[in-house]
Amino acid sequence: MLDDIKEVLYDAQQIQDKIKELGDTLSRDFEGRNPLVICVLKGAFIFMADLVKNINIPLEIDFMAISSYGQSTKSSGIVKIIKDLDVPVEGRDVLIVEDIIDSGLTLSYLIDVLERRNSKSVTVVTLFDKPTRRTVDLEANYTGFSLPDEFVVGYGLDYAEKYRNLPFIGVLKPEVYSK
Ligand SMILES: O=P(O)(O)OC[C@H]1O[C@H](OP(=O)(O)OP(=O)(O)O)[C@H](O)[C@@H]1O
Ligand code: HPA
Ligand SMILES: [Mg+2]
Repeated sequence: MLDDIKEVLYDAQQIQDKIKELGDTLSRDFEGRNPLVICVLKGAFIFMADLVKNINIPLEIDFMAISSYGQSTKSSGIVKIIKDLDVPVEGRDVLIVEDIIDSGLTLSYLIDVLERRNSKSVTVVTLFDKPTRRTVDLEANYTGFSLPDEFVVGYGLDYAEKYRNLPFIGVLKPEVYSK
């Protein structure tokens, strides 16, 4: 598995340090609001677990599974809800937890869904961002790291469902997905 990685961009310790910073900021900004923290499955599962351990105010969690990439390194453009939330978002301060924003299609779809369900506010925290890849104009409220325009894997992110368990974020060798 490690042989398929061209370069490590951020190692496990650098990621944990950043998540501690994000957790401190979110703890301050959501004080007294009992946010509903939504993990966008599957990619955000590791970030979600590490992030909520670093937020020290009352909150609730829920999960939504959304997919647009399938077995490809390019978004299909068709965003599908595979699993919906268990609780209503009406009147809630919602915090969406994403692993990465690339084209922005997944997030713009999700924000639209949550706003139509009359959430009180929708805030986005993403660990990784590829700002140069946007096809829809949108920014996260909180971002961990900006990445170059390369397909990355690890720390929850996959290529064809593999590599999610790598503890770092790295660039996949192009020959892995072009063969
Ligand atoms: O900004 P975008 O171009 O929409 O890309 C970002 C989304 O793509 C990935 O999910 P994917 O559809 O691969 O599902 P997964 O989380 O199950 O891997 C990633 O986890 C984000 O949710
Ligand atoms: O670079 C990426 N890697 C894995 N999944 C992704 N989904 C959007 N961009 C990426
Ligand atoms: Mg994926």
